[in-house]
Amino acid sequence: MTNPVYLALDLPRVDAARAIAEKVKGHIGGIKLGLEFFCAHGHHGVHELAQVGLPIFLDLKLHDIPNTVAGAMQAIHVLEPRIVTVHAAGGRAMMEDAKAAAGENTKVVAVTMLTSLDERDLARTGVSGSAHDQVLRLADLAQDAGLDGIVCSGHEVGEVHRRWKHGFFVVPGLRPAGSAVGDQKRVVTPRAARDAGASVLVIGRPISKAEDPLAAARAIEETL
Ligand SMILES: O=C(O)c1cc(=O)[nH]c(=O)n1[C@@H]1O[C@H](COP(=O)(O)O)[C@@H](O)[C@H]1O
Repeated sequence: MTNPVYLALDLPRVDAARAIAEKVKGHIGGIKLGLEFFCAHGHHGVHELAQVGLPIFLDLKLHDIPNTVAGAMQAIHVLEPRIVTVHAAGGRAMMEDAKAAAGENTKVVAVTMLTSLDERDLARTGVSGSAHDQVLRLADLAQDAGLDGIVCSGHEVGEVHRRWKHGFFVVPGLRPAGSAVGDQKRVVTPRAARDAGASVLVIGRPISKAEDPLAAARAIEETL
């Protein structure tokens, strides 16, 4: 079985990000590069990290009008990302156009409700109801739009998996037992998320900020 862990490298420097990736590469399945890294280093940074030899997940969380998002998807085509994120809140037409513009081997997944939010935060954005209902609603929209899957927390992935049998489910907000939660609010352990049906486990700081990233990656791998 391929390792489901994608290491989130939310770091400002290419050399530091590459050094950590090289160190742990035998114990992860891919590398996730997000907004911080891409805004700082763009295509050049992605090419550098691709040298590590693992699949690249480009987490850009695109959210704009359909024409603009489709253009952005075309612009990153040459990077051949394995996974790309868009926001489900961008709507059905935006997601359809994003998928149509993506490369054949790129999975396009929709972020539903960020794992850094809880129901009080959701209510403040004007959405009433539970996190669970919000995630299921946006998952249905993403499925209707023809996307490959969604991003959600480990609290919802089990239910989404039951409704969308062949979906591709990315789960961040993961914390090994006892590790610092930080800005995440809806967290579970990597093992719980995998057991509930996650296809990809996104893990950042528990590895990247660990005193010994290799030992941290190994310890997580052993729990899976
Ligand atoms: O799309 C994501 O990957 C994502 C969605 C979400 O709801 N929550 C979330 O934390 N993420 C990303 O997952 C990573 C989590 O990092 P850590 O909290 O350091 O493990 C970050 O790179 C976030 O940008």
